[in-house]
Amino acid sequence: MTTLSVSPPGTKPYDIVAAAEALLEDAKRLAAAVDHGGDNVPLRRKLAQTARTFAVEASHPIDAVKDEWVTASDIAVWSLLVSWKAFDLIPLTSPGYVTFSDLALKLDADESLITRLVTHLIATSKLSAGPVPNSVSHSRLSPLYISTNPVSDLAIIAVGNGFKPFFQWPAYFARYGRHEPPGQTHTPFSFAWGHAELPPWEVKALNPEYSASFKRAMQAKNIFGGDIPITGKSALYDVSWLGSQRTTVAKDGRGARAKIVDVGGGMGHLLKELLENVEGLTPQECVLQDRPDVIEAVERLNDPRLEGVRVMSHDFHDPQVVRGATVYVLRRILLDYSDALAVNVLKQVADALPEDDEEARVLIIELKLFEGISPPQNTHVDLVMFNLGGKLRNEKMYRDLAEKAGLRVVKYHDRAGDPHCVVECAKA
Ligand SMILES: C[S@@+](CC[C@H](N)C(=O)[O-])C[C@H]1O[C@@H](n2cnc3c(N)ncnc32)[C@H](O)[C@@H]1O
Repeated sequence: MTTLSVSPPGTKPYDIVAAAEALLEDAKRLAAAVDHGGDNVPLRRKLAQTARTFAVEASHPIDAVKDEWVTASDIAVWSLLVSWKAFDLIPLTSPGYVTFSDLALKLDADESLITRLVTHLIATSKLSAGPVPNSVSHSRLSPLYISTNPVSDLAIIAVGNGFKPFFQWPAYFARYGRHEPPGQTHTPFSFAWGHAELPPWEVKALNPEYSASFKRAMQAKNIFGGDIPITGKSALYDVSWLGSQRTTVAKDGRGARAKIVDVGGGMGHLLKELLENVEGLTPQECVLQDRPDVIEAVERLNDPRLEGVRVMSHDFHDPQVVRGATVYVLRRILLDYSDALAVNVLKQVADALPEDDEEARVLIIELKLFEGISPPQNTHVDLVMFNLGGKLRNEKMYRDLAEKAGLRVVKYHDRAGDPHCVVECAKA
């Protein structure tokens, strides 16, 4: 085995030749898949991850550290050009390029400035050199930064929720001490955006363009990440059992008792999935709750797939108004909040669970914090959530929250490699 560097005591040395051979093997498999007109996305991801580790291990340490400085300027340039919609100005079809001077003209910017910015992105392969001198074409990646591509909104949010606060961390901690934000205000996000006294969504509301990007990014996330399913084989926890539950009349005598309340349910994606897939579940037994502006948007949209669902404004920090439902769902809610606030949100649904139904559940459906050595993408999301005053959590952290809220964890559902978890809770 050939190792290029001294490994810390107790760790396995990195075998650079074995890694290169594995890389070559995988590269051949990928090339074969592409040659046959196909693709293999998991293999691409594995290959890229191996290559990233390989690049760090093969680098001289100082070069590995310096490479990150290049990433910083790369982000600075593409985020600026996305905000100027500059990627929209590079033709995708004939002639397939734009000269630096034309681009500068269209952007009302100095040609010398545009040359410096674009040249950097060509150097980092984000853009390609055009066919004539001083021109630029799209690369394999850059169409994703065009404003009509939902990935560009995700990129804007990655900067606004992530990098902008990250670079303010020293000032933030100097001001507030070395603590996690305990509440919804005075978060690194609000601090970096100049309104420390406001919660993140109010800061977003003050920045309508960013807010619109955020909404589109959330929709894109659903498309790319796929909604976290709660029915069928791919679900970590299948809620379909609700369909065979007996329909009962609500205590106030008005209509059917709710079988499921989707708390902070957004545009109703989860309930639509349920109503499409769960035989025996009727819209009248489903409740969708969210903030007034979201509920207004749901009502305006008038989606026939939600017809009959009880749709209501409700603040999930306040006592739950729909009492005695069989299931309360909190999907992608708690990650936005500190422990104290998350416990309070949980308490509201815990208190509303029926006393006389052993099967009644609170379901927390979330991205999880991986145990042990996590993929860096996972710890990255956790740090972005830190900026917003929230966090990712692992099993132990959820058990602590549930206990404090008067709930008992019936089962923590997860599986290797799945980024999500479902915490199935009942009244303690
Ligand atoms: C990340 S989205 C998740 C939406 C949905 N649960 C899903 O999984 O698709 C968070 C949702 O919580 C809603 N929300 C935020 N604060 C709220 C509050 N105080 N009361 C009720 N809903 C709230 C937001 O409007 C948004 O729809």
